Amino acid sequence: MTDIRTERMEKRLWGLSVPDLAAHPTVYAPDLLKGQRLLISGGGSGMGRATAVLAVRLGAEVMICGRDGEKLDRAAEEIERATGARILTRAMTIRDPEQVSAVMDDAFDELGGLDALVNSAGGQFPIEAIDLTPKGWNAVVDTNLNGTWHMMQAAARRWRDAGVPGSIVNIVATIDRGIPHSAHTAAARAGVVYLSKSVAVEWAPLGIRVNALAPGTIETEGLNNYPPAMLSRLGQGNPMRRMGDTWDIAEGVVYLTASSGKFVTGELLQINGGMHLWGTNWPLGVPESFRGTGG
Ligand SMILES: CCCCCCCCC/C=C/C(=O)SCCNC(=O)CCNC(=O)[C@H](O)C(C)(C)COP(=O)(O)OP(=O)(O)OC[C@H]1O[C@@H](n2cnc3c(N)ncnc32)[C@H](O)[C@@H]1OP(=O)(O)O
Ligand SMILES: NC(=O)C1=CN([C@@H]2O[C@H](COP(=O)(O)OP(=O)(O)OC[C@H]3O[C@@H](n4cnc5c(N)ncnc54)[C@H](OP(=O)(O)O)[C@@H]3O)[C@@H](O)[C@H]2O)C=CC1
Repeated sequence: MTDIRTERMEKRLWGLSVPDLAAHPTVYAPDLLKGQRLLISGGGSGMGRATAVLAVRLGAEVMICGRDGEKLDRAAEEIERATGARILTRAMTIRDPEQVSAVMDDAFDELGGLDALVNSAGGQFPIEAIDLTPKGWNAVVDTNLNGTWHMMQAAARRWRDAGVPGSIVNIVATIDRGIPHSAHTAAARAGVVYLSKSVAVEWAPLGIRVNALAPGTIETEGLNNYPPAMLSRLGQGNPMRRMGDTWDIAEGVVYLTASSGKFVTGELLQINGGMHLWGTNWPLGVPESFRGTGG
């Protein structure tokens, strides 16, 4: 690890800043998303914010939502300063269907319609499954499964009622071999993946595409929710033995929402350095029984 990387880690500064994102090279043509309107949950930080920056750079109009209004406004200001584009913000929780309905009405009204919904809001805490309380379990399932579903259905109903097509991308996690020390989120994300596949079929006649994207370990501010002791292991949990960045995810989201994805629905795009094949983060540390086994 380089000294700069170590220093940033010690300061708990993770991932690409908005100016980094605004200057990052992209494989996409500048006007790819011209005229497209996107709502991005969890857009105040991490992968959601990176997607917002890429989308505005490609000509889209964007609204971001999340619980912390100040964080959203800060992201919007930084994005305007770095790209010149103004984006809309809404503070809300995806766990409350009424707040979801309100943000969706605002997005359709203020953006003049919606072309894509990106669900990047979510999270969990590391815990041994045996210690989970009903409240902790419910909080994670309510956020990641129920909250994502409220957003999906609210968008789809409006697209159906208006007789227009739409696209949904749900950011989940790498679940193929389970997520030890995060069983609650593995269960919720697996739910979102199969929910997405189910409605991809039901909603295809409505012109609505639904895909999921599984990030591996990605360098974002979200990592600050984890104990410092585990952070040095991050990046070792996949065969490429490094973390990904938020641009990897933002470009994946755009692939799925733009015309490049027009024949893709019900898919799970894995952007994880091969983590679905090998590797585990063990966020609470490698248990004694598994030490030295290479997992
Ligand atoms: C992809 C995975 C890779 C796992 C491997 C990880 C490698 C790093 C990869 C990074 C992955 C990321 O997702 S990075 C992004 C991470 N970002 C986040 O997680 C931020 C969002 N998360 C959250 O807001 C919270 O974790 C979440 C529980 C979902 C919502 O919290 P709230 O406070 O709103 O929830 P409430 O309904 O009030 O319930 C709180 C209850 O949850 C439980 N609880 C909350 N925090 C707890 C904790 N640290 N330890 C025990 N229990 C806890 C307690 O029972 C709390 O009750 P009381 O005891 O009564 O209070
Ligand atoms: N970084 C990683 O390595 C991985 C991340 N993931 C998942 O990818 C997604 C994006 O994560 P990442 O960008 O890294 O982390 P961040 O913590 O930066 O992003 C998560 C966003 O979700 C928002 N959010 C959380 N709960 C709610 C809620 N109830 N209602 C509305 N917004 C909410 C947060 O904003 P606010 O606090 O303002 O509400 C935050 O902006 C998350 O679901 C995360 O769990 C999955 C695998 C690995």
